Amino acid sequence: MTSAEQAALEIRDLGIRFAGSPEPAVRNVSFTVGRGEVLGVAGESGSGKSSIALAALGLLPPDAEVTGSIRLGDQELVGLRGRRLRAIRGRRIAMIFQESVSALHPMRRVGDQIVRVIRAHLPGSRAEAGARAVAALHDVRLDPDRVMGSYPHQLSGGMCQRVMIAMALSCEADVVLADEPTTALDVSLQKDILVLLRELVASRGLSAVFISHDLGVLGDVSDRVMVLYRGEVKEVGAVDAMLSRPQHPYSQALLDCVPRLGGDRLRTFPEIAADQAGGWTGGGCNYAARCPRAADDCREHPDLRVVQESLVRCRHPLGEAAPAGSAGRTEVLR
Ligand SMILES: Nc1ncnc2c1ncn2[C@@H]1O[C@H](COP(=O)(O)OP(=O)(O)OP(=O)(O)O)[C@@H](O)[C@H]1O
Repeated sequence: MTSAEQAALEIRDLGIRFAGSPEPAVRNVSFTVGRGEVLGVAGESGSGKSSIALAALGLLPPDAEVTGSIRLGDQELVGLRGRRLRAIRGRRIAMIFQESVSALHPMRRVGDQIVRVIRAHLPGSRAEAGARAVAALHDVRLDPDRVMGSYPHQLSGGMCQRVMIAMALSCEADVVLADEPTTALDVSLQKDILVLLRELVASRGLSAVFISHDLGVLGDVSDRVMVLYRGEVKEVGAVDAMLSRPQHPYSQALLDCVPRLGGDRLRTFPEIAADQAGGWTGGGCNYAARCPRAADDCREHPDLRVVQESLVRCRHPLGEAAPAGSAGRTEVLR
């Protein structure tokens, strides 16, 4: 059985447009996440990563226009509102945000906060919810005797992030969305948290979407990686192929920004003013203005296609010969 047949989360042709915005934040995004699988979603700031997660949770502003389909098992989430949405959010689909300390209530003991979440979603007594909270803290390798009665400010950032994971998973969700879950932590703690999350996903047969601007971070913990640029999927592939043989020039540029052991980042992402980056005309590749391999035919919008092991939206992927007379960044689409 393929992962698509087992998909717990299935997104088809997702489009998101914020009110008053000239271009969609997300367009035609499709992917599935199978049970026990981690999909990493990479892209620089503004590429639409968080918007996809918020759409799945029904947390976009009400005037944002959402088209396409987000299915959790048999349940369609697009258009779901009110009580039916709340029954799913937190219960079947859980979210771990970046700012764990601020996401916790500063004036309530941690144990009380976990118990409240459990009681909001699951039947049972307060004592049963308490026992479930203790088990959830054990699962994230925290000492419940110490943590249950503590206030968030008495815990370190890494412990707060583990509390958030315990809380998110305490209601036995099928799908977990983690948006830059380690960005606020020291580098040394980041890997521990991600490895823990990865283990919990595998041992519980969950489906997970990990969001990060850092392809290196995702490479350590994902099965597959999807690269987004300005709301559009540029490449999807198995993690090994993405890291060692990226096909889209933008995937390569993201990889070049990954810090290497014992060295600095190879380079930072080239800053290009929005007006230079080529407005979305609906016509050509929206990365062409930044792309070193851009050629005349990039004026036509590329479809996703299979190149070697990955699905790539590019007319001149790195695994194929460079186009004759590439214009380099700015000449195309101007
Ligand atoms: N509530 C909103 N109203 C209007 N525009 C928004 C809103 N939220 C996001 N956007 C716009 O949608 C686009 C995608 O934003 P999004 O936050 O999804 O990107 P991201 O890749 O998650 O970025 P970051 O890594 O900075 O969180 C951006 O152009 C952003 O400005």
